[in-house]
Amino acid sequence: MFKDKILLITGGTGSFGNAVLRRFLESDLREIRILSRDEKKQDDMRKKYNNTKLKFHIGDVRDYNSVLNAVRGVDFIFHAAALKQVPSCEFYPLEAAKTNVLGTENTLEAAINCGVKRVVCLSTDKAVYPINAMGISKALMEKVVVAKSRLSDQTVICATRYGNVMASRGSVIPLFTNQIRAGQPITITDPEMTRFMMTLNDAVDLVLYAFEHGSPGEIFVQKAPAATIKTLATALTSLLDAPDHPIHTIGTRHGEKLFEALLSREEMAAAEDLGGYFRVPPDLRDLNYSKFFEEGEVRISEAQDYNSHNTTRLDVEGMQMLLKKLRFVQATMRGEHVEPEE
Ligand SMILES: O=c1ccn([C@@H]2O[C@H](COP(=O)(O)OP(=O)(O)O[C@H]3O[C@H](CO)[C@H](O)[C@H](O)[C@H]3O)[C@@H](O)[C@H]2O)c(=O)[nH]1
Repeated sequence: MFKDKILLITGGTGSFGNAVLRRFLESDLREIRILSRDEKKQDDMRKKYNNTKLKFHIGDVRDYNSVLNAVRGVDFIFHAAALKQVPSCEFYPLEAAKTNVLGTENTLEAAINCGVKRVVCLSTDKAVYPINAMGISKALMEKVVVAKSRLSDQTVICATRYGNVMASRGSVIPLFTNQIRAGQPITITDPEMTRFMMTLNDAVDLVLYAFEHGSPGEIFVQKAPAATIKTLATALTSLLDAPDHPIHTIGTRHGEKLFEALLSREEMAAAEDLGGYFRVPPDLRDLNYSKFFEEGEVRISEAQDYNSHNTTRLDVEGMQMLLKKLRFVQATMRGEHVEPEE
């Protein structure tokens, strides 16, 4: 499937892009292109991988021509470029819209115009029943994906949604680990808050699954276990030999949910269960008003959303087993200092 093909990763200087490179630099892909505006990170990656298959493009998905230049000749795109920090999007919602919504429109428009074969767009659980600007912009991005997927027979456009990536940069696992190391109390927002738990490898597997099996406009979601933040803190303190480490409850942060949903009720009613994944088909109705305003659907009334409160719940032992799979946690347990998953 990849032989002699060119893959473009937009925003590929982040943890997802690096994880894809680790897996595919030695594959039979002809070229992997990275499009980002971060000159410094690109330079670091150039030195780190030292591989001629890797080509760097400076550009921004907000600027159509810079995307177009990177997309010419490309076979496949993983569209990972995004503003994804909840607080910064809260303060700059229009910046989130420019990158996450208009940037996706530009990427897909360029992909269609250049005859790219397949595009997978990366979204997040925060796009389901969104309450913060990051989630709202990603929800609109998904609408752009579905609308755009109808416009070309040549280019298959689909999406994935995933939850928190464990031990990613700036996330709670490295934070708690640093607090334990520094002898500071662990700051828990709400002990009963739950989050889906996925590894970076799971996220890459999900994108590759969508890449291989996706039809236009479909959204793929991985069935994932969840845990409360209290369970996470307890599992981590005991793995790091600090079972009595003090824990402070600090309260919920702005724009934060008690639990996340990976599929809405309506999506769950339409989703196909593939074992490890759910596949959500696009809504293929046209603007047929009777269906929107006069006819309802009983199956939707009977469905339940898929969320981090009603999915499989990890206990402390289960959480520890998952944590021990992470390179970051393994190194921390050996007393080594490593950067978060990248
Ligand atoms: O000091 C803290 C910080 C976080 N948490 C809790 O830990 C969980 C995970 O928090 P993270 O900050 O790791 O993850 P978020 O769910 O808030 O969102 C993260 O993942 C998102 C992607 O979906 C965005 O990238 C976002 O900016 C990033 O922080 C949440 O329940 C949060 O309340 C604490 O208990 N104490």
